Amino acid sequence: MRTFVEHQRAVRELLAPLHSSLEAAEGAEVLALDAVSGPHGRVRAHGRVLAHDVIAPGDLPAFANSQMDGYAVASADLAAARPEQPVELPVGRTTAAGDPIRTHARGTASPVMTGAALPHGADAVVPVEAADPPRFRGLGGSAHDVQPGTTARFAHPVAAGTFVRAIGTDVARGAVLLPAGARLGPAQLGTLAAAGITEVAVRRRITVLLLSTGHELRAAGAPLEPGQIHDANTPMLRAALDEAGALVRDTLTPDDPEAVVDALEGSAGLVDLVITTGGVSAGAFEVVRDALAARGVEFVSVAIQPGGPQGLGRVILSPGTAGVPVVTFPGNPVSALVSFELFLRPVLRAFAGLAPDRPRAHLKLAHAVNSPIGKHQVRRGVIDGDGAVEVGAPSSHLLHAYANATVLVHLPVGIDALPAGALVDVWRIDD
Ligand SMILES: Nc1nc2c(c(=O)[nH]1)N[C@H]1C(S)=C(S)[C@@H](COP(=O)(O)OP(=O)(O)OC[C@H]3O[C@@H](n4cnc5c(N)ncnc54)[C@H](O)[C@@H]3O)O[C@H]1N2
Ligand code: MOO
Repeated sequence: MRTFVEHQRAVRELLAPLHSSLEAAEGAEVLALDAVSGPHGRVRAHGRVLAHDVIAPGDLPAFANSQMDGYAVASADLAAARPEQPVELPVGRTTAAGDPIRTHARGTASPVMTGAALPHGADAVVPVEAADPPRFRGLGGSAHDVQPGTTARFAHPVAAGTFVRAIGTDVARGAVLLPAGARLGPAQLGTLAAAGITEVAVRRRITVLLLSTGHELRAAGAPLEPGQIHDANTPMLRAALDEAGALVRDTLTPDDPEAVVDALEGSAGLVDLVITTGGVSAGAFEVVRDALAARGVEFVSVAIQPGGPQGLGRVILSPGTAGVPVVTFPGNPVSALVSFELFLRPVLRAFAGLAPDRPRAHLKLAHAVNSPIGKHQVRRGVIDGDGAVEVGAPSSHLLHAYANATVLVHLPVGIDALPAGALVDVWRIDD
C-alpha cells in the first residue's frame, strides 16, 4: 500500500511530459485579447496562460503627463516661494488630456489636467488646490486659454518631478510586459491593451476524456428503473475540471470492458488525459480494471480514505504514439471528488496558471473524532460560529454532506482519535 504523498508524486510524474508539451511553443494558440465569443460573452484570452514573454512595444507612459489637475511649472521658478512671500506667475496655455504636447514658457504656470501631456519646459505639477486661487478660473468647456493678466500664486517651492508621471515609469520599451506562464486576468488584459496589443499567444488547454462507468448509471434527469441511479460523477468532475482550466469530453459506458476500450480508442489523438470513475475495486464486474490492467494501467491501494483504490498508467491508443496518461478514480462520488482534489487538481491548475493549492488553516475540532490509524483520512466538515470544525461522517456515498461542507479535514496516518479542541489541518473549499 502506498501513501497518498507517494501517489501524488506518481500522478505528477505521469503528467510531467504533458506539462512540457503545453510549455512548448508549438502548442500555443493565438487569441484576440478582447473579442467576445460564446453565449457568455467571455473575453477570449481571459483566464488563459501566456505561451511566451510579451515584450513592451513602447514606453508606458509614452509621454510625461500630469498626475493631478494643476499647474505645470518649472520648479526653479518657485524656488523662492514662501507662505509670507508667495511667487505669482501669469497663467499660460492649458493642456487637457488628449491635447498635443505644448511648450511651457519659463516664468508662467500652465494649467494641466490629469493625464495631460506635461508641456516641454515644465518639470513639476502643483495641484490646483495648493495654488491661490485654489481652482481654475475662466477654464472649462472648450476654453483652453484664460483672460490675459490672469495669475496664480504659489506659497511653497516644488521639487522637480512632483506629480509628473515620467516616460516609461510603468514599463519601459523592450522590458518584459508579462512573462510566459502569466495568467490573463483583468489587470493583465488591461496592461496588454494599454500597450496597444490586440492578440496574444496562449497555451492551449488540455482536453480530458471523462469516462464514468457503471451499469446502474443513468444521465441526470433520465427516468430510473429500480436499482438504477443518476450519474453524479460526470457533472461533478466536469465542473471540477473546468475549474482547473481543462476542456472535457465525457462518456458514460456500461459495465463492459470492450465499451471502455472503444471509448478510449475513439478519443485517440483528441485528448491529453483520461480520467475514469468506478469499476476498480473487488467486485465481479470491475470494468475499468478488466479493460486497462493488461494495457499498462497499474492498480494500487493508497493508504487514504476515501479514495483507496487508485490506478494510473499510460495507455497506447494508436501504434507508434507515446500513449495517453490514464488516471482511474473509485466510483463512489465522494471518493472520486476527494481523489480529484488530492491527485489531479493541483497539477492541472498549475498547468492552467491557476493557484494550485486550496487555502489551508489549522483549526480546532468542535468535537472528538476517530480515524483509521493506518490511513490518511479526508473528512468533510463545516466551520461553526466559534471557528471550530464540525466533522461530518466518513462514508463515501455522503455527497450531500460534501456539497454542504466548507472544509476538507485531514486526519493523518497514525491518528486514531482526537479530542475536542485538538488542532487539525483543513483545506477551505468554500470559494
Ligand atoms: N470487497 C471490497 N469491496 C469494496 C472495496 C474493497 O476494498 N473490497 N473497496 C470499496 C471502496 S473503498 C470503494 S471507493 C469502492 C470503489 O468501487 P469502484 O471504483 O469499483 O466503483 P463502483 O463499484 O463502480 O461504484 C462504487 C459506488 O459508487 C457509485 N457510483 C459509481 N459511479 C457513479 C456515478 N458516476 N455517479 C454516482 N454514483 C456512482 C456506485 O453506484 C457504487 O455505489 O468499492 C468499495 N467496495
Ligand atoms: O476508498 Mo473508498 O473511496 O473509501 O470509499
